[in-house]
Amino acid sequence: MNFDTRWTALRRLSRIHAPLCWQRWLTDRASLTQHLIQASEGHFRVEVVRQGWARPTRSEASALGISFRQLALIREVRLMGKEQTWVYARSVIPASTLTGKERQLNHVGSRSLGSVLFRDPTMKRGPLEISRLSLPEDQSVWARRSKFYLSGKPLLVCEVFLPALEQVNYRP
Ligand SMILES: C=C(O[C@@H]1C=C(C(=O)O)C=C[C@H]1O)C(=O)O
Repeated sequence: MNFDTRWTALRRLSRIHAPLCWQRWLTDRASLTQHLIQASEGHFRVEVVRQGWARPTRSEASALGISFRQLALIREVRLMGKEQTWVYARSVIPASTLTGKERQLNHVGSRSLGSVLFRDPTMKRGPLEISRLSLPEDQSVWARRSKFYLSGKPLLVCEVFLPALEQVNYRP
């Protein structure tokens, strides 16, 4: 999945004409994990695709204010509802964020990153950006990203909403 795409600030959502069925998913600022747990009636799990040190994309590095030459902790997961992949998520955590109590972010494992972020009293969330990612066979999907700050230190979370989620009778 190509995450080096053009992102549009949410305030310009009208310019990207996201279909109504996706707008609530794209714009809700509460924990996506909590919504997926409800939508799946508890049949929710996180499948870690990869987690390790790698270079962020130029767009991610720019969003985080770090050099794209600097390694960051990259975590990619599938968020599974009723054994279907509903969301593909990619989080980029700079080494400078993984200090102090934030070192725990490297040990989330198959728990949801959101369960750590939304429990932290220092957590702040930055503005949402929206994009349309191209997939093979002319498919495309809607995605969003935003920065989270724990103890003032940033990480970038990108969430791609996959077609199977559209069939689910639940909206945030
Ligand atoms: C930020 C959240 O955490 C979710 C869980 C993720 C993970 O476990 O890697 C990544 C992105 C999110 O969709 C959330 O629940 O809102």
